[in-house]
Amino acid sequence: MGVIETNSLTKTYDGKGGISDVTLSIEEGIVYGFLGPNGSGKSTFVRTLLGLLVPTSGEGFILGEPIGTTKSREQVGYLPELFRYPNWMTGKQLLESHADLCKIPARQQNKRIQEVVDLVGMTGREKGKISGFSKGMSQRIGIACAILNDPKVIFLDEPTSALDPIGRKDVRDLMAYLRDQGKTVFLNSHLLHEVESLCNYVSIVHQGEMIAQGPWRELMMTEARVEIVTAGSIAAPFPAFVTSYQKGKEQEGRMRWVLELENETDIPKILHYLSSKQIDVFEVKPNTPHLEDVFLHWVNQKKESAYVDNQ
Ligand SMILES: Nc1ncnc2c1ncn2[C@@H]1O[C@H](COP(=O)(O)OP(=O)(O)OP(=O)(O)O)[C@@H](O)[C@H]1O
Repeated sequence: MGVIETNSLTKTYDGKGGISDVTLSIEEGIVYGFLGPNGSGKSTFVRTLLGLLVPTSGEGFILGEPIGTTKSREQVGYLPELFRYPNWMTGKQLLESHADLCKIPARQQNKRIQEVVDLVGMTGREKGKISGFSKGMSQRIGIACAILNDPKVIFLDEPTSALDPIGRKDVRDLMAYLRDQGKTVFLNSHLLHEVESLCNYVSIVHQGEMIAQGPWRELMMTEARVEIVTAGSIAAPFPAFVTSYQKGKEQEGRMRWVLELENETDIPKILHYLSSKQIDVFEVKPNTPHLEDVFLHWVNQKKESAYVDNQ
């Protein structure tokens, strides 16, 4: 059984919104990406898994325990998307109150708090009042609270939304660290590149429906696009597997091309082809598809398969 398992899990609000019919199984020790635009149902799904919302139908398990039970919650950590902490507290006081809630024995609290404060890059600053924290510092202290009880499963809802690029990288490194410690991280995000660098497995959700799930690389292979800079123009046409190409401006004897391929695995074939024509290549840059393109692709796939099923 996976660390997180759901079977047709559904949570709607009086029949509207929310998320419907999600079946998934997540193995231990990975960062699992739950990817979807705003309003697609990501927070609803996480809150249902945590037992903060009662499912409309279906079932779910965390570490083999039915969702909503104390046992299922004992080993999880959670960073909500919109969190507010009391402004009058210091970061350390906030962590102490969480430590009490997690029943961490008093004599172990200082050591554990120091560990998580160091891990989230807040060393020394935890003594300041929350009212003086920037959004990024609040986000970090929120993550510290989520991992304080050393949970096996950690739910992070848009954890980098308030962070600058350096802060985002720190949080990505932290997620990778937790994964390497054998933890399972469930990451809600609407940012393709955030999920891309960390998650081998993802679900894509759209308008309250799971439209695709599987290995990241397979789901992103909606269409491969590659930018190539060659020496001069190319006399012969590209081979047939290049479905379309655009020629850029020639600059200092070099030409930039944008090629569309059916599959990423065609990139080496293009390089073989250019080398066989003795054309020098200066740059090869695979283009990551835009999130909107990926969603559109899978929404259309889903519609097509529904049409085939109905025939
Ligand atoms: N308490 C609620 N009552 C009624 N509808 C709700 C409630 N919470 C969420 N919804 C609706 O359910 C849908 C999914 O919302 P949800 O917040 O789960 O999506 P999300 O993907 O997490 O979006 P975001 O990233 O913007 O938070 C939306 O249409 C939203 O309006």
